[in-house]
Amino acid sequence: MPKLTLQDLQRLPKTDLHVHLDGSLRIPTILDLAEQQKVKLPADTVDSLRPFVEVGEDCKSLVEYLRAFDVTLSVMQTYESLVRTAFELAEDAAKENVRYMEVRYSPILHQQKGLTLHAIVQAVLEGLALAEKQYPIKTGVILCGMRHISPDISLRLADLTVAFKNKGVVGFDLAGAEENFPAKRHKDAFGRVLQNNINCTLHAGEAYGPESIHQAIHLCGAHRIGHGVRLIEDGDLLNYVNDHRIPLECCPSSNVQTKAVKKMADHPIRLFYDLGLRVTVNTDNRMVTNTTVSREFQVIHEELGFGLEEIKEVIIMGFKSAFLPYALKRALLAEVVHELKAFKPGSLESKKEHL
Ligand SMILES: O=c1[nH]cnc2c1ncn2[C@@H]1O[C@H](CO)[C@@H](O)[C@H]1O
Ligand SMILES: [Zn+2]
Repeated sequence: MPKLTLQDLQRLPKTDLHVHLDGSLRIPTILDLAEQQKVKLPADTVDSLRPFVEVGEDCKSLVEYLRAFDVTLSVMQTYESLVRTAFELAEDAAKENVRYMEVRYSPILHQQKGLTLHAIVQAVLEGLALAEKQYPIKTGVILCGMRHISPDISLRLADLTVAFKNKGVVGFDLAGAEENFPAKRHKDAFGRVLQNNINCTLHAGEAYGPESIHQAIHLCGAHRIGHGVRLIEDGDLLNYVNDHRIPLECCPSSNVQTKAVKKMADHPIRLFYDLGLRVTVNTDNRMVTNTTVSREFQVIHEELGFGLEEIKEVIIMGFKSAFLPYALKRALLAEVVHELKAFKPGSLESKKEHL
């Protein structure tokens, strides 16, 4: 199998369908925002702050992984900070040729200084729109209910999703600690979203077994599944997910860090792909996991043996899985398929030499 470089993977057009705004900041921006807002951080230089906001391989669980968000959320309570972090995330993604990105976050976590839920959504949409003007990237927003927060709040967030339908918000999610916090508690929120003809995805099968994926699909109506690694434990449900073409938002490095899988070689994305499931590759949290979409493709290339043609197919499945209206999706897909056909690995430098 010819070896692809990180530069090759950066040049490919890509999606990121599963990326949390509050886990995907630039570390210098956290320091800057903290200084402006007089917020006290656990450390005050990039290097000393890093261990608090990047988890690394020795992280033991999802719950430990989620601690990094206390730091990021402390500086994401103002309108301006939300505009800026959304803009920077889209800018960073665009620079590695992510063409379509769905950014998720939970507005309820950004109200510590009294912002309204509407303003919290507006700010992120404003930041993303600014980036769309400057870069060839298209974006959408997914609002997250949180498993450990009350179902009433999820319902309010579902209403917020409805209010911003066709205005930039494209879906609803359920995030946070999975074990002991079943999705079925939040089924009214999903009912509200579904009855308004809005897409939903749920984090499931990451820190709990396939029962959690079963609930997400059959009780909450999930159109996609976040992670879903533990689908491997239930062949019957796996066949259902495959037959219904329910996309899995795989985030390989994050899954090793939260111990959803023990090591990369064990990641089921290889088996899922071989069985024909619709798999997509995503970052989850660019900063907390210290990754990019290109880097995630490099990992599955080097450690799970995905070759160029397979990577192209996974990229296409990413575009196919987008929460976009069908006509727009078809147009974007046609453009990308054309580019993928013409794509040749090899750095731009070596190409120039051959001219
Ligand atoms: O991999 C994950 N699994 C579950 N929840 C997560 C993950 N990454 C981030 N969050 C949670 O989602 C919230 C909204 O963005 C974050 O604040 C974090 O608590
Ligand atoms: Zn996630």
